[in-house]
Amino acid sequence: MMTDNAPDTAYRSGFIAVVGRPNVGKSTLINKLMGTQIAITSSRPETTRKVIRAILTTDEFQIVLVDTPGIHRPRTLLGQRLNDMVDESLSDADAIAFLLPADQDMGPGDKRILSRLRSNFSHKDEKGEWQWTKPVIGVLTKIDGLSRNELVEKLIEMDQFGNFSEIVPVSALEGDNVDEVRAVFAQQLPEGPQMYPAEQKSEEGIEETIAELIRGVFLEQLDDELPHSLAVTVDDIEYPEESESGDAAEGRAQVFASIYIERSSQKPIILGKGAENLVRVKKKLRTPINRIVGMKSTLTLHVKIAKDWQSDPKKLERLGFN
Ligand SMILES: Nc1nc2c(ncn2[C@@H]2O[C@H](COP(=O)(O)OP(=O)(O)OP(=O)(O)O)[C@@H](O)[C@H]2O)c(=O)[nH]1
Repeated sequence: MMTDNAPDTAYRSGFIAVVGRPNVGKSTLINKLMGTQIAITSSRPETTRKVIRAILTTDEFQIVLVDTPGIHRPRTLLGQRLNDMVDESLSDADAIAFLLPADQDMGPGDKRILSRLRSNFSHKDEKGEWQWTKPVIGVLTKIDGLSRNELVEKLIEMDQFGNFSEIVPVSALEGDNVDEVRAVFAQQLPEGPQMYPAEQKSEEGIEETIAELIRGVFLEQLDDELPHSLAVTVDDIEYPEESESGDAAEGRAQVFASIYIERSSQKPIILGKGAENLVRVKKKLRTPINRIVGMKSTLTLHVKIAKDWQSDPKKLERLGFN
C-alpha cells in the first residue's frame, strides 16, 4: 500500500546500481541493509532491463537495489550487447554504489570497473580532475579486520582511487555502520513516489508489480468503496522496436491493463464524474510506471466486468489468484 507522507517530508525513491568485483561482500551487505525484511532473489525478468536484487521501503524512502551482472561477473560479458545492457542499467540508476573490499588491495578488477564508470559518468574539469555526472558512492566493505589507523589509511587510499561523491565504510558481517550506508544511499535518491508496494521486497514479474501498483492507487482513490471487488491485470507491455544498430529505441512503451469489477453499476465509481478518478489515477501512476518499465510509457486502462469473479475459480485463476 502507498504510504501517506507528511507534506513537509518529501519521499525519496529510486534505483541504486550496486557494482563491485566478485566476493566483495555484495550479498551480505544487501541482506543486512534489508534487515529483517529479507527477500533476496536475483531475478531478471525478460521484459525489463533491470536486475532487481532487493527493494527496501521505509516511511521516508524506497531504495531499489539493482545488480549489474556484467561488471559483477566479467566472465559473462558475452559481447557488446551485454555490455550495452550493463551500461543501460547503470544509466537508469539514480546513483551507483561501488563496493571495494577493505581486506584486499585495490586491484585490476576494481580499476576496470572504475574506468568503465568514468567513461560513462564523469568528465574532467578545467583542473584535469574527474567529476562524476551521477553520484558514485564508494562503499568500503569488510572493515572488521582493520585497526583504526588502517581504516583511516584505507579511506584515504579509496578517496584518491576514485574521488567518490561519498565514501562510507561498513562491516556487514558485524552489522557495523549499516544504518549509515542506508542513509547515504537514501540521500542520493531524488524526491519521488513509492514505486513498489511496501510489502514487496524483490522483483516479481513486472506485470504483477504494475498491476499491484494500479490496484493500490485505485483503492486509495476510492476510499473503501469497492475494496474487494477490484482486480487488475497487466495484459501486455509493448516496447518500442530497437533500431538495427541495436541502439535503444526512441519512443514509449505501451502498457495495457484491465480493471475488473463485478457489476456494471460499479463502473461510474471507478471512473468518477467525467472520468475524473481515472485521470487522477493515471496521473499518479505515470512516474512510478515509467520507472518500473525503464522508459517513458503510456498506460491504457480498460474497465471490464467479470461477473462474480471472486467466486469463480476459472476467473480467479485468469486474474492471477491461484
Ligand atoms: N570479514 C568480513 N567478511 C565478509 C563481510 N561481508 C561479506 N564477507 C565475506 O565475504 C565473502 C563474500 O561475501 P558475499 O556477500 O557472498 O559477496 P558477493 O560480492 O555477493 O559475492 P559474489 O556473488 O561472488 O559477487 C563471504 O565469505 C562473506 O562471509 C564483512 O563485512 N566482513
